[in-house]
Amino acid sequence: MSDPILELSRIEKVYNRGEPGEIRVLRGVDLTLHPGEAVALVAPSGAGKSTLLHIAGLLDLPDAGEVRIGGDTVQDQSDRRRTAIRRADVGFVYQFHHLLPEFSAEENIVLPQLANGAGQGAARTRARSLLETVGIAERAGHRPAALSGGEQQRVAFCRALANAPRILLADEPTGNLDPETSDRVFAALMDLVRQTGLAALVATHNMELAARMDRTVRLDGGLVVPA
Ligand SMILES: Nc1ncnc2c1ncn2[C@@H]1O[C@H](COP(=O)(O)OP(=O)(O)OP(=O)(O)O)[C@@H](O)[C@H]1O
Repeated sequence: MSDPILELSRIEKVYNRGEPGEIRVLRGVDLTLHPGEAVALVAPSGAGKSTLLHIAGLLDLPDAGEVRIGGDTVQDQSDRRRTAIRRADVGFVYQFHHLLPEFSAEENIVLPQLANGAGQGAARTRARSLLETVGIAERAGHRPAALSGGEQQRVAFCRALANAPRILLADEPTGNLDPETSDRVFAALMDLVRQTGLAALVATHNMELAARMDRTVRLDGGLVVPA
């Protein structure tokens, strides 16, 4: 098997440390993701799934433990370097798409590429190609408000993948879609995982979707365990 792309080792996170309301959310999480692998993360509400995804995606720092991306330890790097690694290597998809309303679908996918140093022409070409992959190329010029929920979420996936990240972190990405649309969006995600070697960690309450991924882990009591 190829080398891991994401390794979380003994990750701990405490909120309100030392206060009466101290919450020990993560108590030594170990989780490894390999290229081309989709892993479902299931967790009861409040178990710390968002906390874990934020730490894995370098949006937040653990209180203890180690985060490695492509073999490099990242939590000791400067803020600026962590931001650069996040932009290049990590894509996020949320339950609600968070697309920029005043920009078209294509522009929403172009902008993160410009922020990552790409030129206009290359960024537009890639945006169109991604939109084609998920079957909505003809909607490229529409603003989010003119798109259906499923189309918006497919644009959100394209945006997350704009900079060809090696890791995709998704938090209930199909949670607000009807079953048929959810199925289509999820199928597009799995195609990308299979075709590009993307590693995906997908938090979901949907056990049917979880069963279609390579494995499922459960976050419970501050630890990640096989489901
Ligand atoms: N910034 C914060 N300060 C204090 N407590 C926090 C903070 N963020 C999260 N928490 C608490 O940590 C626990 C885990 O929160 P988190 O959002 O990671 O859970 P979750 O599993 O994503 O929940 P849900 O599925 O309901 O979104 C919760 O008890 C939450 O109230």
